Order: sequence, then structure tokens, then C-alpha cells
Amino acid sequence: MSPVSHSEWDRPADASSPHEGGFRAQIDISTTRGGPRYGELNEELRRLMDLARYACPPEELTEAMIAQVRALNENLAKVQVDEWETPSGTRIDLPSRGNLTLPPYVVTDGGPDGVIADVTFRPFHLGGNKAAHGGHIAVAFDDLGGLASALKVEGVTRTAYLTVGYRSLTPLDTPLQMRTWVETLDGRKAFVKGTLHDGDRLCADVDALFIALKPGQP
Ligand SMILES: CCCCCCCC/C=C\CCCCCCCC(=O)SCCNC(=O)CCNC(=O)[C@H](O)C(C)(C)COP(=O)(O)OP(=O)(O)OC[C@H]1O[C@@H](n2cnc3c(N)ncnc32)[C@H](O)[C@@H]1OP(=O)(O)O
Repeated sequence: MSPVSHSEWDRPADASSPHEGGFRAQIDISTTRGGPRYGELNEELRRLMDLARYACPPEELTEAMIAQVRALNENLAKVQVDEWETPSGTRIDLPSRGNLTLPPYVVTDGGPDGVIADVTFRPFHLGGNKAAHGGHIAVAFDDLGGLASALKVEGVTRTAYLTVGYRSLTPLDTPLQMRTWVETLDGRKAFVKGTLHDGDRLCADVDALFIALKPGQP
């Protein structure tokens, strides 16, 4: 598999790639939006989620922290932009393209033949008994399956269905290997398969259908 060619995706809006409604014929990518420390901000926010998930604060500390988080939120409220302008989801130099809401992954190989990524479910992705929540595993498959289909069809795709098999427990705080690839491409339909491994052990697999969007499709 050849490494992902970023230049193929980095196209501004023009007549053949209109930025209208919810449709983007090409996805704008960036390595600069949000500045050089945006990734560090994301990482601190993930740490906040990790710590908050397992915290049991006394009342006076809860009060102090509400004020602190309110102050943080007020700063974030001052710098709101729309979904097409935010660095989140477009910063290809950062884990999960800078999208804080996704389980952090790093793509190590990707192209029309498929995607390989190291995924780490964080402590805040807890489902129970030290294992990752199944919904978060599905989110990772959705995004990396979406990436594999996008690289195959060279355009935006949308999930039609996604079926996850949970084969064994998925550990937290452990770099895991996720693979996704288009098994069959039939017109606009990209049938995707994928696996999630902890070393040699299969944790989960996926069977999904992604549909390539038509120009102008919302
Ligand atoms: C380091 C790398 C750098 C590279 C940079 C890359 C940039 C990043 C790129 C990428 C990564 C991003 C990744 C994100 C991924 C996340 C994706 C999501 O979560 S999407 C949100 C959830 N999904 C929805 O909300 C869909 C809701 N549903 C719909 O919108 C429609 O139903 C849709 C689009 C799925 C299909 O609708 P229609 O009108 O376009 O098409 P119709 O004609 O209905 O279906 C087309 C064909 O598909 C079949 N089909 C449709 N749905 C099906 C289903 N559920 N099961 C089976 N077949 C289905 C139909 O039977 C038809 O088949 P016949 O052509 O007739 O053979």
C-alpha cells in the first residue's frame, strides 16, 4: 500500500467542487488551522475527559472546578466557527485529523487498498471492567471505514450500515491496530471490511456499506 497522497484532497471550492449545503465534493485539509499548539490543546482536553471520568470530587472542589470550566468554555465560545472552518476533522497532521470526539488514531498507511491505523481507546472510552465501550469501537470503524472508502472512490462517502462484531475485550490505554479496506466497489456502493487487533488477538471486526455522495447531495 502506498502512503496517502494529501494533495489529492487539498482542493479549494470551485465550480466542479461547490461548497454548498452539507456537501463537499472534496475535503479541505490543513496542517495549520488552529495553530501549532492545537494538537496540544486537544490532548489536554482528552486528559480532562480521562480525569473527569474517574473523579469523585468533594463539593467545594466541584464548585471551584465548575467556575474553571465555565471560564474555559467562555474562551472557546469566543472563537466559534462553522464546521467547514474548524481545524477539528481537517488537521491531517494530528491524531484523528484533530477531531477530539473520535478515539485518537494515527494512520500509518492508507490508500485505495485500505487503511492501517494505530488506535488507542482512552480511559474515558470506558465501557466497563477496563474495556472499551462498544459504541466508541463502532465510531473508530465508522471513521476509518469512511476514510478507506473515501480513498477508494476519491470522494466523500456516507455510512449506509455498519455492523460490528465484538470478538473479545478491547483494552484501554493500549495501542491497537485497526485495518479497514473496501472489499467490493459496486458503482457508488463501497462494501467495507475491517478488523481491530490487540497484537495477534482479534478484538472486533466490521462489515459496512458506504455510499459515494452525488454532486450536490446534502
Ligand atoms: C490521513 C488521511 C488524509 C486524507 C484526507 C481524507 C479526509 C477525510 C476523508 C474521510 C474521512 C471521514 C470519514 C467519516 C466517516 C463518517 C461517515 C458517517 O458517519 S456518515 C453519517 C451516518 N450516515 C448517514 O447519516 C446516512 C443517512 N442515509 C443517507 O444519507 C442515504 O440513505 C444514503 C446517502 C446512505 C444513500 O441514499 P442515496 O439516495 O444517495 O442512495 P440510494 O439510491 O438510496 O442508495 C444507493 C445504493 O445503496 C443501497 N443502499 C442504501 N442504503 C442501504 C442500506 N442501508 N443497506 C443496503 N443497501 C443500501 C441502495 O439500495 C442503492 O443500491 P442500488 O444502486 O440500487 O444497487
